[in-house]
Amino acid sequence: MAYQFPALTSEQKKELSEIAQRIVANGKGILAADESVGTMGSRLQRIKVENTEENRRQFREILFTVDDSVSRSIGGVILFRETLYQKDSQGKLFRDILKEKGIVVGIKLDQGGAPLAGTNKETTIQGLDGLSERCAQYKKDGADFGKWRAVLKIDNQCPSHLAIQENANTLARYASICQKNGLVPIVEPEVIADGDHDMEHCQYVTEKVLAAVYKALNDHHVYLEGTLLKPNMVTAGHASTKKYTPEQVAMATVTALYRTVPAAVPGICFLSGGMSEEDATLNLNAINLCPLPKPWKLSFSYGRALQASALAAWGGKAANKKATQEAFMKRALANCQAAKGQYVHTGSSGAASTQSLFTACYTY
Ligand SMILES: O=P(O)(O)OC[C@@]1(O)O[C@H](CO)[C@@H](O)[C@@H]1O
Repeated sequence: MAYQFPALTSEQKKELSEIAQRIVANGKGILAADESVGTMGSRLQRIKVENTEENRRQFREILFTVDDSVSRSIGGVILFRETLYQKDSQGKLFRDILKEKGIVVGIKLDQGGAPLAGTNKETTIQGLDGLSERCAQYKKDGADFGKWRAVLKIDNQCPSHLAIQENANTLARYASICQKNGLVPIVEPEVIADGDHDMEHCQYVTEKVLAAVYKALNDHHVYLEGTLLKPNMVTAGHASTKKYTPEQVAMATVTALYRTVPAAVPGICFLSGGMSEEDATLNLNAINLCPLPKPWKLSFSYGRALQASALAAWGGKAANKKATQEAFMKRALANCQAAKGQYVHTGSSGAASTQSLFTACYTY
């Protein structure tokens, strides 16, 4: 079919692909600091800190004012709306602090799940109404990429054909709206780890989901060079008794990606999905060492697996700033090494880094 109605100009495409490439250059990845107020509440509850706007601000100030060398490991930070407009204690906007470090600012754009009638408690994601206007405003306010998380689960009759198609289509609508407004869309179809299924079943489902997502992105004329994918790694369900090595996880994950994700996509930044910090790093390292063709950058976009040790070190006390920043830097560096297949586990990780961070039915 003739290319009659081009969606983007060549300047728009150039800008989008440059942003996407910058985020994942040289082993860099993404800090997903976009927990909604509710999700941040459960993180703070774990360390017995009250979920107030000021406490959320204080923790994020500590992360974002870390030494400038963090920009060698972190190429982008995803923010929640509240955080995009927050300032440090000197009155400087967080987004300006990040930009001055050379870090690309992103914004969470989805607005949570809604039930899909007639399914086994499956969901779609809301937030398309008014999305173009919000994207335009966020672009003016300094954001250069967006994030939209769709959740699919493995269960009796799940994910259903309807849930796969609906979430793929919604992700594609979101992605095309982002690109029109100059934001690189992070496309996140997460197959959550709830369940006792084995790794092979997760691989089968992940392939089905990703194949549907890339069909929908193509249908919606999304410019793949100006996108990033944020998928789950292929693992067994959290309740499975079967255990797999990082090399096995890596082989299943890269196989699923190789079968479904076009080489035009510049980067794949995994979510951590409740893995411990150390497992998330070891799996990413094995993925980068996997002896299969890997035409994309394979990196990270971790929330829990970049912040758990830092949160534990902070404990809500300003006096712990240094220890908090050290804990965060340690994970950022480890994941940057893993994104290049150069991570060597020293065996000196703190207790928080080996703890499972799994939360059942992780919605927000
Ligand atoms: O799985 P992780 O690495 O902790 O977080 C992945 C993620 O998409 O899920 C969270 C909840 O929406 C977000 O804060 C984050 O961006």
